[in-house]
Amino acid sequence: MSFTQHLVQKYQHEWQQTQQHPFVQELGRGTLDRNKFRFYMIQDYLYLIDYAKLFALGAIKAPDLTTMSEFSASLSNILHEEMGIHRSYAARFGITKEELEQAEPSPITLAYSHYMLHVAQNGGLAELTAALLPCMWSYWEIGRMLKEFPGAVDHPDYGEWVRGYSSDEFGQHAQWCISLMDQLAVGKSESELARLETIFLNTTRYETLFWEMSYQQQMWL
Ligand SMILES: Cc1ncc(CN)c(N)n1
Repeated sequence: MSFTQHLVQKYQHEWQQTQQHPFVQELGRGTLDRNKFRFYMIQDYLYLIDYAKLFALGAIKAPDLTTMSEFSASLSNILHEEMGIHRSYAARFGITKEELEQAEPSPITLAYSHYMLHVAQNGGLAELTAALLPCMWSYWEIGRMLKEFPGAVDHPDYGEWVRGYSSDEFGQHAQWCISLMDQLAVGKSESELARLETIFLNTTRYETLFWEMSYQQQMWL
């Protein structure tokens, strides 16, 4: 069994929680409150600014030009395609680019993005990849799951989101990330693998917390 298969099997409960969260399910059924989605879009845009930096750090830490190019391609995809979807939603929801970038991050957005950046800056490439893997992989899983919901891809509000995360292009970046994790795990000691597992578990849990934070529109108390 590959390392990544082992991860989703071992943390099946936490992995499923990302897909079964009411925010995700209601998005797929088209019943999600537009204010919750608006809140999510703004927070996710802020999150993506830091998340993109992880890929820049990945290019710096890459051991060869092929890996460096992949990180650079994923970085470009986030800045132009993924954040492009957010900008298009912002326009539809009457939010300007300046408002988007100057919005205040919620406690969970701060905690999640700072945790990822901490791991990426202080660890090696394997730790960095373990931190970003749940973000890429769980969104791809969710995109493919929601694509099967009746009418989800054509929904006037949420269809663009579902099409983006179930697209072949996004899938290729996610698959590359999965195979990179498997390659980097080869030859690692028990204790190194345990550390990667913990990072994967932490960011998987942060994914569910991010859905919950958006569902509840949680800011500071
Ligand atoms: C919180 C979160 N996690 C992951 C993704 C997918 N890149 C995202 N847009 N936002």
